[in-house]
Amino acid sequence: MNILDKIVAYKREEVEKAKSLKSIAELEQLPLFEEPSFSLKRFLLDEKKTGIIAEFKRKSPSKGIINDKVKVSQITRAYASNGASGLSILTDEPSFGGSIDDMITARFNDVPILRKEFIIDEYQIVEAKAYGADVILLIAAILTPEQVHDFTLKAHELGLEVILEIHDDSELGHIQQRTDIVGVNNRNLKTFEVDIEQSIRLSHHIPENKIKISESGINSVQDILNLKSAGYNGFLIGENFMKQEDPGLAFMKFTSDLRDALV
Ligand SMILES: O=P(O)(O)OC[C@@H](O)[C@@H](O)c1c[nH]c2ccccc12
Repeated sequence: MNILDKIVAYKREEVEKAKSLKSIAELEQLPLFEEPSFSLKRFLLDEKKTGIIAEFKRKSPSKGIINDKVKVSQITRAYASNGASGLSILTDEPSFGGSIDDMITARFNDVPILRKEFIIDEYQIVEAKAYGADVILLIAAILTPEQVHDFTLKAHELGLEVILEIHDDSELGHIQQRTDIVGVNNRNLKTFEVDIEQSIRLSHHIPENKIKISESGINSVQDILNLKSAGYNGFLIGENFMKQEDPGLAFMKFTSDLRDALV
């Protein structure tokens, strides 16, 4: 079993447990459920923002502990106030050290929040909305095109946007007319191999009318410039900031260098 299979297996158990503790009807009663959403599409296209979706990630299966000393509130505030187009918050606990509480904490920021999770059940989409997300991730590698279709409808019904994550050309068929944003993950979730060229190669095959983001392994301003030339509107970056003692400060320096490079 590869890591993705393992995650999906425990995710099924987690979801069943969550359902038994709180019904969908109860989730729909939570205060954040009624709040309007921020549009990630709009924030990605906003010239005043950086296009960076900055991630809060304590650990990962490929890297182990990245940073377990920092606070979500402090880091997300620094990300948001320095031009992040969005915040990506891991809510998976076993592999990434995240939680739904992290997402609720990040919600005080007025920028779009991506629930970074392995979604395999509609329940998790209702949960995303009820606990403050604006966007969900659907990972093609663990879903059928039919599931992507149904989950996208559900997300839209709740006012959430959808990033469809693909890794290679075998997954292009998962992209649908309703897909808001296509994300190319440069990391193969089964082997952990990272290659930014994956985004460059796939860019020509993604329908022109889609907003495109590149995910994982982005470490430099030059990487962003290359991805922009290939037509990318957004850049999902975690480790490059999180591995620093002060990820907020690292983000600030990075965006200031990016702005200099763009003038
Ligand atoms: O830390 P990085 O290499 O900058 O990557 C961030 C993000 O792309 C990565 O965490 C990610 C992309 N897709 C995922 C799906 C599940 C968990 C994590 C991910």
